[in-house]
Amino acid sequence: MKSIVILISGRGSNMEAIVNAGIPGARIAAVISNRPDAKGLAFAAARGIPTAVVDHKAFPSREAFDAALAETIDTHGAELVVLAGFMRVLTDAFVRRYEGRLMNIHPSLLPSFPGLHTHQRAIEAGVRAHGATVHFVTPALDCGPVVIQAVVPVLPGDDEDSLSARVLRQEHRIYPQAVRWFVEDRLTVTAQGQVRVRDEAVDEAGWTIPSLDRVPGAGACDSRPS
Ligand SMILES: Nc1nc2c(c(=O)[nH]1)N[C@@H](CN(C=O)c1ccc(C(=O)N[C@@H](CCC(=O)O)C(=O)O)cc1)CN2
Ligand SMILES: NCC(=O)N[C@@H]1O[C@H](COP(=O)([O-])[O-])[C@@H](O)[C@H]1O
Repeated sequence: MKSIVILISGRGSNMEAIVNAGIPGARIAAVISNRPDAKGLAFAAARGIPTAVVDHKAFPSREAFDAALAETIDTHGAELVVLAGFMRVLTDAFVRRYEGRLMNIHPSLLPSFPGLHTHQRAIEAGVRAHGATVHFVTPALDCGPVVIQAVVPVLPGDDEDSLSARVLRQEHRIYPQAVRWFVEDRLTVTAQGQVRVRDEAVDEAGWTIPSLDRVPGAGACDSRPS
């Protein structure tokens, strides 16, 4: 059994997807938010999952916030820390504390569109393919080793809402899979920063995900050093 702590900032739909996936070998030890009004806290509490708020506005610095966040995480003995719509840039010290067992989901095909407002930027850039990326977190924002991606088309007439909804549906499919691979000790990262999945069921049509239907094959994502 691996203990997982999930960090949220808002609705926490990716946290819900991970909880609802009922991943064998995974125990959701806590859900922690940096915002007291995060809707995901109620979902977790209703399922008996311990929750906590570490409000970033209550701390004089990013470093102080991250230290308090780490202290709270460690009370739950996290073996994996999952960022699920968590909207704070983390300090190097925090990332180094959990590196290799700290994951994030980003709403673009990294390394395209790091940062915020990814869907509007994708539309304005005129790309035809967009999607989501699960990656290990590194101090450098949104460029850690990629675990899995999903690709969606950008359709004529798409706006930020329609495109974000299409991407979010894929997020809810790939994040539980990434967590499942971690829990099953099937992930390794090469010296070049590329993720290898032991016994991965993938072919030209994409991933065969046991608990999910097919995820469209994603283009290779340039692996960038962490
Ligand atoms: N050191 C790292 N920290 C974080 C990473 C990472 O890869 N390395 N991933 C992000 C998640 N993220 C995009 O996926 C992201 C989250 C937040 C921001 C950001 O600019 N946040 C602002 C505040 C925004 C707000 O409160 O609404 C900030 O922190 O000042 C950019 C990217 C998680 N952290
Ligand atoms: N940079 C981080 C980021 O933008 N995360 C994004 O926030 C949305 C809400 O997530 P949620 O429904 O799980 O809270 C999701 O699309 C997630 O990819």
